[in-house]
Amino acid sequence: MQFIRLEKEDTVVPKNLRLQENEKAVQSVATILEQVKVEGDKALVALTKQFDKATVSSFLVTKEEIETAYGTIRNEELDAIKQAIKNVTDYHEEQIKTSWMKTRKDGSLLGQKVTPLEAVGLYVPGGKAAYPSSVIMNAVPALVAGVERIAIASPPDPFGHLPAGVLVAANELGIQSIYKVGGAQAIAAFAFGTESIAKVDKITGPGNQYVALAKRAVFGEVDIDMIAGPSEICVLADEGANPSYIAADLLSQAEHDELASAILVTTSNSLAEAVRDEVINQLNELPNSEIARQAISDYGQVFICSSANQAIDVVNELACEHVEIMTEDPLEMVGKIKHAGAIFIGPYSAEVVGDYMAGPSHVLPTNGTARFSSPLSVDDFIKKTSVISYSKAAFQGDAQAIMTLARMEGLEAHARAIEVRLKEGTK
Ligand SMILES: NC(=O)c1ccc[n+]([C@@H]2O[C@H](COP(=O)([O-])OP(=O)(O)OC[C@H]3O[C@@H](n4cnc5c(N)ncnc54)[C@H](O)[C@@H]3O)[C@@H](O)[C@H]2O)c1
Ligand SMILES: N[C@H](CO)Cc1c[nH]c[nH+]1
Ligand SMILES: [Zn+2]
Repeated sequence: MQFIRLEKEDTVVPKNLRLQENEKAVQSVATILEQVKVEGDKALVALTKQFDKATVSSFLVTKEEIETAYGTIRNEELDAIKQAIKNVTDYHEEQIKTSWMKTRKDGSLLGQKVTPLEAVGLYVPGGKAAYPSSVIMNAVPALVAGVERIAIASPPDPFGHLPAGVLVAANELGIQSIYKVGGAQAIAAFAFGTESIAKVDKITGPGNQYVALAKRAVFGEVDIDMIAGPSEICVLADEGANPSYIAADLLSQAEHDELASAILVTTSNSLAEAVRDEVINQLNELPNSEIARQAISDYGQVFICSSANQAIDVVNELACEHVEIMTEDPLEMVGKIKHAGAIFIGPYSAEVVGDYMAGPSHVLPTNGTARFSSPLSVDDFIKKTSVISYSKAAFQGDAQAIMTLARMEGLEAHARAIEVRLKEGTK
């Protein structure tokens, strides 16, 4: 872990993963996208062989595969999936937006029509771990919004299978179009369409740098939710915080990816040292710790600040996906955090609670994009259309001002579209 001591006057230049700096990955993604655009399924077969070491000729998951998944999953796993679906659904139902119409005094009607998107592609990651929870966190907001056609793509294991938990979670949610394809090639298939995977209107969901870069590259061809790349956690803590909780939470995100970042921001030297020691101890006790070890070594950082205000500035500058607050009065800090995907308050709001169970989607902005992006929500799966219905009285009331504005813009045909109706009215 890198220790960074900030003096009173220091301004922060955080070392954080910036996707645009990884030119090699950007190039590789561009090549993959083009290959799928030109060759369709043939490219998907080749790229799945190359990156997932799997021979897959038919990408759609079959009913038999779903049945097999139910045969292998344990009862407590199925129960946990159901419990998460319930909590996440309850939370997202609060976000439902409805169409509205208002009548003005002059008799005109103005409103907004809310329509669910027609077709969405949900990316569920799967290279280094299985992500049944990402099925839930992607699909529930789409279902609550009322999306008609929902498809899932996720990378297969070398035997050409998806994890049982992913298939069961999807089936519990009633999603039938599940494709065994991952990475940038899955994003390309959703964006351009292939013989076996239909083009969608929007792609959502988290993934590694290749997935995040591919989504960014196809934006415009389709909509995307956000840049939800390698996980990030930033813990803001004072000397009273529990170092073993903090170390555990840092490692929980570090284990997602070698490119994940795990950051502590504090004013306390003693806490910083205690957390570092705990991270080392816990890493030594953690099975399969290679990824977390690498992430902590490359992107583990401890900022030791000279004041509480500077600590908050650092947290805001980093604009991390997850911010945990473990200070004496954590609620007081919440208002001061301007940039974060999700904020976790107090010692029992472990970030992992949000990963699986609390209710908000765990699909969150990374790479500093929390400055302008929001968590995945029902809003991502609807669009709004303005509705305008003018009465004759309303039309006559606004006509002169409209013609004036049109002529200010030099747009005579616009002005005449009003004039012709005014003349009609005088006949
Ligand atoms: N921000 C969020 O909301 C959020 C949520 C959950 C997970 N995540 C992140 O999702 C990611 C999951 O990553 P993962 O790797 O386990 O699964 P993944 O499904 O995102 O990526 C696996 C795919 O990456 C592609 N790939 C691997 N190496 C490649 C290479 N050299 N060139 C081109 N493509 C390559 C392969 O096609 C493979 O199928 C992690 O970074 C994790 O932190 C983020
Ligand atoms: N922490 C991840 C978001 O960065 C979500 C997740 C899924 N499973 C476990 N964790
Ligand atoms: Zn996690």
